[in-house]
Amino acid sequence: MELSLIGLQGSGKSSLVNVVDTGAYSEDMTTTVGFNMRKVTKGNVTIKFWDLGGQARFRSMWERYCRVVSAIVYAVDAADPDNLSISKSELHDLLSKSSLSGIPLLVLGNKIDKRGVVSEQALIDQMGLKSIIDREVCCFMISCKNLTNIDSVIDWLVKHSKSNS
Ligand SMILES: Nc1nc2c(ncn2[C@@H]2O[C@H](COP(=O)(O)OP(=O)(O)OP(=O)(O)O)[C@@H](O)[C@H]2O)c(=O)[nH]1
Ligand SMILES: [Mg+2]
Repeated sequence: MELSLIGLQGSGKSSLVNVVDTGAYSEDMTTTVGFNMRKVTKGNVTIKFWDLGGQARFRSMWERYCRVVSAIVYAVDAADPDNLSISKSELHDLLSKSSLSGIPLLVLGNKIDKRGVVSEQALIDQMGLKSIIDREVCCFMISCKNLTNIDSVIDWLVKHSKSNS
C-alpha cells in the first residue's frame, strides 16, 4: 500500500516514519526538502511512505502525492497550539481537492510527551475534524519520542492496507 504523510514543518512526519520502521526515536532529524520515499514492512504488509516536506514552499505538491494513496496521515504538533489554525486550514484546503475525495484520513496529534499539549477533544475541535464527512477520519494522540500509541498507528495502517489494496 502507499501512504502519504502530510502536516506542517516540525510536526514529526519524518520522525514517525523512522519510529514505525526502526522502533527507535532520533532527536537529530533535519527538515525534509521536497519529499522522501521509504518502504517499511510490517508483518506481511509493505507500506510505501511518501514523507513530504511541510514547509510552506512544498505544500502545493501535497495533493500530487496524495492522489494514489490508500490513506492520508496528517501530523499535527499537539504541543504548539499556535500552529493549529494554519494546520487546520492547510488540511481542509487539501481535502477540498476532488482528486482526493473518499481517501481515509488519520490525524495524529504528536509530541504528547511535551508540556502544554492540547487534549484529543480540543484537537478534534480546533482541526475541524467533525466537519469532514466525505471519508473515514480517525485521530490518535501520539509521541514519537516516547513511542506512545505508535502500535495503534501501525494497526490502523495495516488494517487499511488490507481493505484497500
Ligand atoms: N518532544 C518531541 N519531539 C518530537 C516528537 N516527534 C518529533 N519531534 C521533534 O520535532 C522536530 C521535527 O521533527 P521532524 O520529524 O523532522 O518533523 P517533520 O514533520 O518531518 O518536518 P518537515 O520535514 O520540516 O516537514 C525534530 O526536532 C524532532 O526531534 C515527539 O514525539 N516529541
Ligand atoms: Mg520531514
